[in-house]
Amino acid sequence: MSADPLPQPSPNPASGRTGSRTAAVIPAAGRGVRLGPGAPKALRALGGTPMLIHAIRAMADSRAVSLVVVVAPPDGAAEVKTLLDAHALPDRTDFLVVPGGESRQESVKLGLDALPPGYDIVLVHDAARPLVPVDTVDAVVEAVRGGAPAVVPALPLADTVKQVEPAAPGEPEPVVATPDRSLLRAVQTPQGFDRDTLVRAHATVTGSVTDDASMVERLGLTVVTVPGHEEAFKVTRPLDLVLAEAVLARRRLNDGF
Ligand SMILES: Nc1ccn([C@@H]2O[C@H](COP(=O)(O)OP(=O)(O)OP(=O)(O)O)[C@@H](O)[C@H]2O)c(=O)n1
Ligand SMILES: C[C@](O)(CO)[C@H](O)COP(=O)(O)O
Repeated sequence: MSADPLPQPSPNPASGRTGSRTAAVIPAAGRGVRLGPGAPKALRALGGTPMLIHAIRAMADSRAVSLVVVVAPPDGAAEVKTLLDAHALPDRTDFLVVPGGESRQESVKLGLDALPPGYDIVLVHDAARPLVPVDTVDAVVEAVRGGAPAVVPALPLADTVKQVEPAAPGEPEPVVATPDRSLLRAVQTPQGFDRDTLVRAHATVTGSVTDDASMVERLGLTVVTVPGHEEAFKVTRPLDLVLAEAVLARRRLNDGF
């Protein structure tokens, strides 16, 4: 459960960032209000295993990731450490557990603060996206290694989107615009960053945001997309958990166990 000894950097002359080392921060401190009553969302079972363990494995499955920082529910760090000890996780990956904060933004910042030196690429991945495929993780890392300061996996939208004017509760909301759907993307995690850029964003950007990449946008830097994946969806509402169970069952069938 320690970050030492740090793995040695492996020079990659083909990339924009040579010798880069990657850590993943997993914010897992949310309650999961939209999922309904129960344990903190990250600790709820998916296929008999806590969602958080799936998310950790998804990061550790990438050979690029050598450290995972788990941001636990504020009073749940000891429970999360016990959970990590109880589940098989790759030996080549180091793990740290830190307590989280009141908002996702605050939790990510606490995870970043705990990162030891020596990691110049940081992935931020929701515990609530337990089924992201390793190819998506690798694509994000590759784009950051290639020199992008911030990278998000993104998918085109299936629905038409309307902008509305807020209305009193129970009143119909007037539609004020229909943005051009071909220019919109739904973004997922892991989002990947040059570490210094993400640290600067968290230190300087004020106001609440819903993802880390938007903080980098506010610094005036360009965020780029790589293709996201349908199975990287976020478990937010009860139906998402039904879908996640079905996806996992199909994977297990295909893998023969
Ligand atoms: N204070 C918080 C709030 C959220 N998260 C994490 O951020 C990710 C995305 O958040 P979301 O899906 O909104 O989770 P919750 O905040 O738990 O959901 P809800 O808003 O329904 O309570 C989750 O992995 C969640 O654990 C966090 O680490 N700290
Ligand atoms: C970071 C995120 O998953 C990207 O889509 C999303 O913005 C988190 O939003 P939430 O409201 O905290 O679930």
